[in-house]
Amino acid sequence: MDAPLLKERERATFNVTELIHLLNGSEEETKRRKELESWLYNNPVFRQDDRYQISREEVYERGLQKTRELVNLCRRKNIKFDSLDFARLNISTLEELPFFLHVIMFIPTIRGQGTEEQKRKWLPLAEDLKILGTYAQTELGHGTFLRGLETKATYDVSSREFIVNSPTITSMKWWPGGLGKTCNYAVIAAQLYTKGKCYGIHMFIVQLRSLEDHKPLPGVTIGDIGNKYGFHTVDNGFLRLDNVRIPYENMLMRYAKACDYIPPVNPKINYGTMTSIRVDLVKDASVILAAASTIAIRYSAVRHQTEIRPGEEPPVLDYITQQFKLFPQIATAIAFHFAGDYMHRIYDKVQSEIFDGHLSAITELHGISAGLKAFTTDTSIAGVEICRRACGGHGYSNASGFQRFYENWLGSATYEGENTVMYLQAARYLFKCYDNPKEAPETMSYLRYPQNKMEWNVKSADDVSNYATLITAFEQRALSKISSTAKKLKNLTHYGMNRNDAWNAASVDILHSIKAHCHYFIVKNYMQSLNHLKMSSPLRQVMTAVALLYANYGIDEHAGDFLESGFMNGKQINLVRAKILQLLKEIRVNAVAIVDSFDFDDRFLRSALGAYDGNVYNRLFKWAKLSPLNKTEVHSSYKYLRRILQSKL
Ligand SMILES: CCCCCCCC/C=C\CCCCCCCCCCCCCC(=O)SCCNC(=O)CCNC(=O)[C@H](O)C(C)(C)COP(=O)(O)OP(=O)(O)OC[C@H]1O[C@@H](n2cnc3c(N)ncnc32)[C@H](O)[C@@H]1OP(=O)(O)O
Ligand SMILES: Cc1cc2nc3c(=O)[nH]c(=O)nc-3n(C[C@H](O)[C@H](O)[C@H](O)COP(=O)(O)OP(=O)(O)OC[C@H]3O[C@@H](n4cnc5c(N)ncnc54)[C@H](O)[C@@H]3O)c2cc1C
Repeated sequence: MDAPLLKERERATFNVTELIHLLNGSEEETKRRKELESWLYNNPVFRQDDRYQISREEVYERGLQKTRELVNLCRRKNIKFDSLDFARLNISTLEELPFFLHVIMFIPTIRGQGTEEQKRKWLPLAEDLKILGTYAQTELGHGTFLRGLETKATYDVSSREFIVNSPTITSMKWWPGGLGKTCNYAVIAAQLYTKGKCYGIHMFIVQLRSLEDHKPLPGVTIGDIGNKYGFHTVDNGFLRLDNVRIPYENMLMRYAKACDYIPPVNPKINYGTMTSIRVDLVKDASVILAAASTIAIRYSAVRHQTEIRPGEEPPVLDYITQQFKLFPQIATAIAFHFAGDYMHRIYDKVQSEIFDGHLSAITELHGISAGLKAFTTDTSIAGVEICRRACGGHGYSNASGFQRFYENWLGSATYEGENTVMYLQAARYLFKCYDNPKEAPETMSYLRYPQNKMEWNVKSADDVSNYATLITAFEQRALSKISSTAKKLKNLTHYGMNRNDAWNAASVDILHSIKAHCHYFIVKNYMQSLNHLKMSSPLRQVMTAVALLYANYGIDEHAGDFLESGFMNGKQINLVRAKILQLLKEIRVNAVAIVDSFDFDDRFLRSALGAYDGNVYNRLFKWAKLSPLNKTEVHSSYKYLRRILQSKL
């Protein structure tokens, strides 16, 4: 163990194991997670060391090799795809595997939208991996605007079949994960036409490749869309369907029927699978940010640079600016952890309501999941980049471990609903509740009795240590943004603009409003979660400091908003800033111990900068020696160099 990290750990004021169990849910959950991880990490198939030295084709092939190994493991250990154990294993593989859309979207869509008969037919095939499917919704011409999708499924009464067609270049399916080379089936989102009339988007199960030799079936043109920023293991694909016939029974009909069309009670029930992934992404954002801050904090405790006082080269973690960059990332990771827990609870509740036939709650679930998906992925993407830059030059090396997960995570701002679009969706629900406060759910309870308070009850640094006081600040900021935007919308429509144009004209303010609301929700949920959890008093002291930092940092970051509302004044902002400095000092002593409590295995982080032992420089040198350019003392391309050097061009 490198001395600097040992020293850091010795001065921690709380028990790391207690926080590990708290974040995992219990001691048993921690044990189980570690057991699952060890099965993967002790298996050489899941190696990552040459990840950046092999071609795209090899990366894809490795992805399938890992898939086979993972499936094998699940069979041996009797782990089901819809279990928490599988979700943990999936994360621990460190890479998205080519079949992951099958597990997270294809099977859930059949489960959620199939009739009992359809589930009996398709689920055993899909769960036993006799067929492999993906979720093919997005087209080359449209991803966001689902009503604009062009793929058609036309019912042919005489043969009792649907004829599925994507006649134009823009109607090609484009992006679905695993579609290019891996999957032989897909659920296809298509416009349903029956008896000459269009009834909008519905889901159809379509076979794409032969089950014998994996060749595309007649009428199917299919392939990989080419190299991308990340997700190199995944064959995101294109698909063109030319008069492909599928049986009537292949339309997923739990909520709607074709032929004599019966519509679903709520047409958005067809969008349920997307909502479930948006819910998951909130927790994923926490994991990503926790991993990034682990690397950056450990490295910053080992890295010494320049001087604060002459003759003493301190660890860069002693620089207040470094703390100001990194400690809010720790705080945010924990805030999103609790937000993720909340999202899973509300998702399970709404699912059981849907099961009992009550579909009204999906509107609230859509609103909150769309907003938090956007807020947490946006924030965590920015946070990872802050952590990377906080590692200076070495943060730019692949040895840092950042690139591998950052390149994939960047996509989260776009997939499963582009973030601006998701914010605007969440805002539709927010402004509806503002107009009809009685409809406002618990998460928007402040809209039920909107009270524009005159001034913030803060006179000293102690006042900004009070949870209720801080929550009120975020509530008032949100309320102020929402009410002024609502006024703007009203004015625009009053002076003759139609509602849609007014919405577009006010959309920048709308965006600020929904972000302020999401921020309020995260702060409140964080503090309430801490209040409900049992913990020792040393741990509570640390967790409180981190939560207070999250809230005070948020106020400082958006000081303009808080001042603009008139609720806060400049003196109070200065108290907030003073409090932040005090909290940074308080957290400094425990920073390494807190990231240790995120409990990432070195084999998961794969970072020369962030390994538990802090042996940064030896690991960096080992990494450099593995560079393919170092296989020989003189590289074979010297033939060109020699000619340049000898002026024999
Ligand atoms: C070193 C460290 C190492 C660390 C390593 C870490 C490793 C691992 C760690 C963590 C794990 C990370 C792993 C990441 C895993 C990633 C998995 C990701 C998988 C990616 C898969 C991506 C798949 C896809 O992208 S599928 C395609 C998704 N597409 C979309 O989302 C399309 C977006 N568009 C829409 O959803 C809609 O069309 C709309 C929302 C834009 C709506 O449009 P609209 O309003 O114009 O039209 P509508 O008529 O449709 O709407 C009317 C009405 O309905 C409401 N509505 C809309 N949607 C819904 C809904 N879902 N539910 C309920 N209601 C809905 C809408 O708001 C309208 O309401 P009104 O009341 O206002 O009328
Ligand atoms: C890695 C990755 C994996 C994916 N996997 C799948 C998959 O498995 N299956 C699948 O079906 N799809 C998949 N997709 C597609 C993805 O879901 C879409 O790209 C996403 O929904 C965004 O849609 P778009 O590309 O049409 O963006 P666009 O909507 O074209 O966005 C372009 C710009 O227009 C803006 N914009 C669009 N509409 C509005 C509006 N109403 N108001 C204001 N601004 C607006 C956006 O904010 C954005 O700035 C994947 C994408 C990626 C990157």
